[in-house]
Amino acid sequence: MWTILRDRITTRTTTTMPCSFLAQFHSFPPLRSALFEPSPPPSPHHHRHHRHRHLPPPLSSGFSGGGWSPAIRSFCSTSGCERRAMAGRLESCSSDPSSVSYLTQREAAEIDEELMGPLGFSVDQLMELAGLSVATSIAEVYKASAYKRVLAICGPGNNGGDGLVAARHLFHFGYKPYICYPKRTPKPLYTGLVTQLESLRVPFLSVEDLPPDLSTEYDILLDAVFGFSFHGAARPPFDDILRRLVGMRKSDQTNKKSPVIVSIDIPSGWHVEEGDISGEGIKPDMLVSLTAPKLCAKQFHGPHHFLGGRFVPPPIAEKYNLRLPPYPGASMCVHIGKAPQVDISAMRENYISPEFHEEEVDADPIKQFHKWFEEAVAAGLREANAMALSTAGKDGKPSSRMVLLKGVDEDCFVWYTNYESQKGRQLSENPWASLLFYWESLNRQVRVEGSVEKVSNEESEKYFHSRPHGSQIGAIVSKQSSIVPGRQVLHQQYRELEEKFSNVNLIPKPEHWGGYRLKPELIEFWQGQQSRLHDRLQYRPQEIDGRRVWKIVRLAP
Ligand SMILES: NC(=O)C1=CN([C@@H]2O[C@H](COP(=O)(O)OP(=O)(O)OC[C@H]3O[C@@H](n4cnc5c(N)ncnc54)[C@H](OP(=O)(O)O)[C@@H]3O)[C@@H](O)[C@H]2O)[C@@H](O)CC1
Ligand SMILES: Cc1cc2nc3c(=O)[nH]c(=O)nc-3n(C[C@H](O)[C@H](O)[C@H](O)COP(=O)(O)O)c2cc1C
Ligand SMILES: Cc1ncc(COP(=O)(O)O)c(C=O)c1O
Ligand SMILES: [K+]
Repeated sequence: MWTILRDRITTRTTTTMPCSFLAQFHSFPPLRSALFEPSPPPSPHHHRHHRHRHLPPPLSSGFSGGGWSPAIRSFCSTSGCERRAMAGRLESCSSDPSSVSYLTQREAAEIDEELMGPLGFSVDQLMELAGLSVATSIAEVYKASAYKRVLAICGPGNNGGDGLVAARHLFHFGYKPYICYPKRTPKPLYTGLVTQLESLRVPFLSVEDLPPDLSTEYDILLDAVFGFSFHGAARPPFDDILRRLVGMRKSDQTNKKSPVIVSIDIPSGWHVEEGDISGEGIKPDMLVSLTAPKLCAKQFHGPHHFLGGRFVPPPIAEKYNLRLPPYPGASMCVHIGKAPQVDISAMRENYISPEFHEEEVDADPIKQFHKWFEEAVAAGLREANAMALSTAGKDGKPSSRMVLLKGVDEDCFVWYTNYESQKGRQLSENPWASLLFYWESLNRQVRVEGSVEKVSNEESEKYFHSRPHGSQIGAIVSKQSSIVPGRQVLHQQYRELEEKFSNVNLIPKPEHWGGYRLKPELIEFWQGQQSRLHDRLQYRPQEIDGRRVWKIVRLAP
């Protein structure tokens, strides 16, 4: 079960998700992963609390200070009154629990001090995590294959340090970083970061070395010039660098491909709270806020706002009443803010693959299938055995759904399902089907078409009992494709059966559950190529001297 976070990522000024959110959501994987999180298993009274399910507890809910060291306890012992006073200053402390917190400059600095004081962090640690968050945010949106060359422009403070760390991680992620670090800080932390980058042979460029036109030499400009301690107007040499970044965005309109700008924590030159006061500041494509967004981030309207710095301990979240979205899985970053506008018509990939020739394929398509399947598994594809199954009943109207391939035996493709489902009914009326595999990262597709029959009951029994206990009960509970009045009905039946079978060795397989076997009459192997000139090798069986042999033809893409 999943909980939609949509309600959570709103600002105090109630910036709710746009109506087109769902449409955009479907076409934007990083957002998709960021917006869903598993919710706890259902409780018997779950439905009564459904309103609250969508309201996240503060990160620190339940925090009491118990179990922490005296230093932390004293840090946390701030009175309720003081906390309320702090909360009053905080933009984050909205009565709307579905808001994300924004910090003032002072709060950002205070949190920094507290992390590195009573909470026991060192600046090196926080900088490492901050830089890693920035690098992973970049890698989520701008793939190294298309955005290889990164110029990190690093300022004199910790924001610059974050940039140095991010550049190192980006190097290891397969990017080609360059550094411009004109005002170096002579502290061991920074000299160490420089040495680390030098050991990777990452080039350091002076301001004078920078090419006149940044837009032709780099794919990503990493703005690590100023963070939350910026004040006043930018002084040399950063004033000129920032002007160049602004100018570069303006020349955008001349149709030149320009690099993307990624700002760490604050778009440099922007007022930390007021944002781009003059309207003449840089316009980053991506902002990676650290710890919590600063007030200026409310004015960020670029497509990608990420939050990084997954190190906020409960005492800080509690004290500052921070309301932050949860990070998905083990990720170092989470996409926040509104979904980027996506032009669906412009979405396309150019497939680049080795050529796929008649001479190299196996004469037997089943052997060829095994070869590609093993390569898909070796490439780390998740559920390489997931396939679209298309069927049509006697009305001739096709329908498709995913099922899992469970074996290829005697030249047939096998899957399991409910014989009384929609597909089961259709197959009983019309025993023909097609299967489709798409192995995206390999640019490969396999089509299989043929006649279908049920596998033997013994075979189905054997497979049924190899499945996890829960799936066996699930198969009994689910009258697949029939209408259910609500989820609770399924859970109720599941619990009853769980109880019933608690001391039973073998859960009986329902009569109507079992396998199908498709005997191919056509198998086609497709490999994507540039300019849509794909390879398509199609196998069809032929009778030669009473023998079934496969004939291979190449089809136009
Ligand atoms: N938990 C956290 O909070 C974490 C925070 N982290 C990171 O730390 C960042 C804050 O770092 P920070 O405090 O070192 O400040 P930052 O803005 O990088 O630089 C200040 C330098 O800029 C200078 N300067 C200022 N104004 C200027 C001007 N107009 N023109 C020219 N120079 C100017 C100023 O010089 P000064 O004015 O003092 O002479 C000083 O040398 C934060 O945004 C985040 O990225 C993470 O690493 C870890 C977790
Ligand atoms: C990746 C994936 C694998 C699935 N595998 C199976 C499967 O092996 N058997 C099955 O009955 N349903 C499977 N399903 C669910 C089906 O897609 C479908 O919802 C269900 O079988 C009902 O289809 P029908 O109403 O057309 O019969 C899978 C769904 C997905 C997304
Ligand atoms: C309804 C249903 N049945 C069967 C399966 C196949 O599962 P298993 O691998 O446990 O056989 C799936 C997989 O998603 C499914 O959703
Ligand atoms: K910055």
